[in-house]
Amino acid sequence: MVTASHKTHQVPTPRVLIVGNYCHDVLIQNDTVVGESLGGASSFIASVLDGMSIPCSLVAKVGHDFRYQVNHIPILVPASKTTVFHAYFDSGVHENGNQDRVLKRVCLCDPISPTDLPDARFDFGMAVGVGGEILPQTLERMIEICDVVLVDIQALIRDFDAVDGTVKLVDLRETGFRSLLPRIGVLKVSSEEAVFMDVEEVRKWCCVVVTKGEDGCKVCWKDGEMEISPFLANQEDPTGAGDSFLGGFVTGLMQGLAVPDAALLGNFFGSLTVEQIGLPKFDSRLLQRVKDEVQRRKTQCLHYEGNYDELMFLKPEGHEQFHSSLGAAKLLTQHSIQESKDCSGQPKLAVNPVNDEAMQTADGKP
Ligand SMILES: Nc1ncnc2c1ncn2[C@@H]1O[C@H](COP(=O)(O)OP(=O)(O)OP(=O)(O)O)[C@@H](O)[C@H]1O
Ligand SMILES: O[C@H]1[C@H](O)[C@@H](O)[C@H](O)[C@@H](O)[C@H]1O
Repeated sequence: MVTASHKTHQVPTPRVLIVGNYCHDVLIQNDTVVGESLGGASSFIASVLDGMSIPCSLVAKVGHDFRYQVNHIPILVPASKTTVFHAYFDSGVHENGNQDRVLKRVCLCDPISPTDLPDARFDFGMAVGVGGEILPQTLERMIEICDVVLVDIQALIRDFDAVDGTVKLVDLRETGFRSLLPRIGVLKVSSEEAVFMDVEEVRKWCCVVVTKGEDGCKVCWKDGEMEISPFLANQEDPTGAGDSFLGGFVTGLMQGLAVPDAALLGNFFGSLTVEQIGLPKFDSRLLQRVKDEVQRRKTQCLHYEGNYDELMFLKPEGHEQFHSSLGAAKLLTQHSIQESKDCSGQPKLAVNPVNDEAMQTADGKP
């Protein structure tokens, strides 16, 4: 029986919908496995949103062999295996000098169909597939149930070699998603992916955010464009930087920040992610500092007041100060972590190897 007292303990209604399969990531260097981690853009994004206390719903599929414990329970497909990516970091071995890694999809879980999505409304939807699991009709359904949809182009333009699963990119114009672009809010592309689309054409329909690794990002919309400064980082593994960028970006939008400030938060979480191998663990003191800075920024300039249909593009006054405050929060936390680690003799960076103790099937059973 539901009593009145339950109301005070209700979990806040999720306002962000994340759609994309979880996967197992295997990082390989010189034929040696250097790390294994939970992967999939949805896992990186959820980690940022959970850390920043933004309620979200997540739709991901996994197979019977899924081996991580996660906050957001995926849909278990017993007859399937979990999607697996092998990431090769042998620079120079492959003929794609402009890529930071060669990715192979070596196992594939089921696609996500419109009927897998919740029957509810959301402020923001995030179409963030990694293995081709988001279908045009799934994106269309997301557009119907979310006020603003953010899309990672990697969900739309990836093709996989029939023999060894090597990820190849196809031109956005050749996909079944092109006609949906005027109905989405934001398309996130990396500089490598940007050559597989016509940025000048697409920016007339939706906001295009081009992420540029250590150089930060560029936000393009129909009437203008703007460079957003990066944060310094000691890169260990680039995996998931773009995903965490999206997590920080949507956190900023959810908090009512203007697009340039939200993109700064995206750069911030991207920079934290490259400093760790695999799925990052965010320090709780740092997260609290970031929340405080976002609150401060919010009180300086609140733009949306609950209406997310209109994104605000102009760079608000105090943007550079917001950048410095976030950078200072990162430095301060790094110093205090370093001091405590110097005493305990712990290694510098947290690696995310396969966590045997945490291994569970998707329904939580060991
Ligand atoms: N070496 C770095 N130093 C500082 N910030 C970085 C670095 N690499 C990435 N970032 C931040 O993360 C964001 C996303 O990175 P990137 O442009 O590499 O995206 P991506 O290629 O989609 O990433 P991935 O596919 O590896 O998830 C950048 O816009 C930047 O803000
Ligand atoms: O976990 C990673 C991550 O989500 C990357 O953004 C994606 O490019 C890879 O395919 C995936 O294995």
